[in-house]
Amino acid sequence: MLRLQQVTKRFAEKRAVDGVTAVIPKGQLVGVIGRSGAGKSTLLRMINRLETISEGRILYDQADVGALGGRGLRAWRARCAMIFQQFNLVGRLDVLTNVLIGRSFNVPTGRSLLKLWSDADKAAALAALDRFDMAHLAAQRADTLSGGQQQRVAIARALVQEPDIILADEPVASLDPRNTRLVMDALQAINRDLGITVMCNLHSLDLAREYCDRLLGLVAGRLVLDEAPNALSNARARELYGLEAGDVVGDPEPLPAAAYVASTTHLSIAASGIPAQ
Ligand SMILES: Nc1ncnc2c1ncn2[C@@H]1O[C@H](COP(=O)(O)OP(=O)(O)OP(=O)(O)O)[C@@H](O)[C@H]1O
Repeated sequence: MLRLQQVTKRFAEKRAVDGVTAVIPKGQLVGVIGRSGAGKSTLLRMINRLETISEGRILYDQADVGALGGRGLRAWRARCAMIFQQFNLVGRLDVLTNVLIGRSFNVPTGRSLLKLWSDADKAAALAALDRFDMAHLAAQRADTLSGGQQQRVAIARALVQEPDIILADEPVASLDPRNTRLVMDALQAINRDLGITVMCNLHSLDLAREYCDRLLGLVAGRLVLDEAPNALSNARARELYGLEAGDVVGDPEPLPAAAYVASTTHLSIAASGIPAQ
């Protein structure tokens, strides 16, 4: 179980994540939603410790994630795999080697640097690719694949870490609709079939509603919503997304008055060249 207790991230004076508290049981598929700059990436990056935690605590079972260092932190990053919008594959390497890089967390550094992968490592990597019908691409250079295929290779790489949790930071933001579905299906399949907890930052509310068990909504770093997808009304979503609501909520109802005021403030600040958040 992952526990976030008053988790806060400060960048100078700015609180990018502000006092977030949530308990995430094993096996949930959690969507983190909110407009651009709301703090979604920063929250995920703190869980993986790509960012330090300014205040509050993140606990996984009994371990204090914020206190981990050295080998303990490395082990945590293996259990808590991360997937990025831009896939982060090594383009000039073949697909199988890219997946094997995920094994680096589980083998001694020297062996992984020398690329001395065991037969068992290779079998695990091929099995992970096969799960997404991509074993036949194992020998191909990663940069010759489509974006959707590259993202599924990245998911296979995360899988061979044998993680408890996968943190996916806008995993479909660069993909066309067909590949978006393939990648979301892949994340849902590993969540359902393997019981891996998935936390996924999503800009599309439709996708979040369709795929997730639970939605966490952030506004200016604060957790303002924690509910089941079917409980989230379009009006509430508009409040969450402000100006961006037209991009994420289908029907054309006007913004509620409060969101309109927030939106025009945002606009005038934007016009002045001062960042709105
Ligand atoms: N390294 C950093 N230094 C300073 N400010 C940062 C840093 N990283 C993020 N921020 C700021 O923290 C806030 C939250 O950023 P974050 O990337 O977490 O938001 P987000 O919801 O993921 O946005 P997006 O959907 O655009 O990726 C933003 O105002 C951003 O500018």
